[in-house]
Amino acid sequence: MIRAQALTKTFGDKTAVDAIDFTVKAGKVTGFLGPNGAGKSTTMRMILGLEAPTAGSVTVNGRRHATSPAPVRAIGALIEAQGFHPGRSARDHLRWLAASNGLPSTRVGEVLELVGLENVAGQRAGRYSLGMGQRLGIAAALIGDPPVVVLDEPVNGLDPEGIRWVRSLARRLAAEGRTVFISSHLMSEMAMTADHLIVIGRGQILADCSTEDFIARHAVAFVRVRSAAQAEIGVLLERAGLEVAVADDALHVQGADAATIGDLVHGHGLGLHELTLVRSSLEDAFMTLTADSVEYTSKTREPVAA
Ligand SMILES: Nc1ncnc2c1ncn2[C@@H]1O[C@H](COP(=O)(O)OP(=O)(O)OP(=O)(O)O)[C@@H](O)[C@H]1O
Repeated sequence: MIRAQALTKTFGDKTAVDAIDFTVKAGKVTGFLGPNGAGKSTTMRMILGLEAPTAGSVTVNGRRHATSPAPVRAIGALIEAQGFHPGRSARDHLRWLAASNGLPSTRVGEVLELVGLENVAGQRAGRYSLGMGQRLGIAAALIGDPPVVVLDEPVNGLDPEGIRWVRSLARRLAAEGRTVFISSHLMSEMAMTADHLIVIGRGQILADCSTEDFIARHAVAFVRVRSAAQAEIGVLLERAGLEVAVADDALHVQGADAATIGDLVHGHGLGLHELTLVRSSLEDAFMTLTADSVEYTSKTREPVAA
């Protein structure tokens, strides 16, 4: 488990991470989401002991990672792509990593197979595509069979098959009881991968809840109404106290469900061409949440649900 308490990092007068508290639990995939510059990488670097907090603390299974006696066995990390020598083959890179961490060389074959690089393991890593480089980075992260896995933007540069692979790998690692913490700016991808979401904006936690709760709380729903008598229906629905907007040649109505709207329109003898409940995606929810954080920085802290 990863626990941050009042974790803070400033660079000069810039506060990159602003006294955040969160817990990343074992047995789940936790997505770490935020727009560019929100503080995700800085937080992950502090988890890994690559950056010292200005104040507060972050521990991994009860200890600061910098003090861990066997780092690769404690946490597997993918922090930046291409963290290997371009002239070295993937197999040699992993062999070196295993040897320097006192791990059996059998782990090399195991992780190569796990990431699907067995057939190209003898090639120089410098020739790898971005996606292959990401796979090698993930192989390196998993070589110590760590209980905690921290992946910073692991799907960057991956094709759809690669993205699906990372998703199923993350879920499998969590199902094995590991703590899996993944940063991403791809909301829809995280919705399919993560059980839990921590959303950060301007160094502050904006949401910390299950993916399900996040969608329920933040994704807006409205009813799309189309009719030959659109303008008339718009006036009618507004008079009934509903919120009506015109978009995509239709009315977007909030404040009542489709059945209520249908009955109301029918009651006035008007015909309908379409009556559809539309739910916004997680992507929209994220945009709404982080846009608010930009506009009202001091007021947007969400109640934190465990
Ligand atoms: N070494 C540094 N020196 C000065 N400022 C920094 C440093 N590292 C990060 N920052 C600043 O801290 C803030 C948070 O950066 P961070 O890289 O953690 O964000 P992020 O959420 O990972 O964004 P991205 O997705 O763009 O990487 C940014 O404003 C960034 O410019």
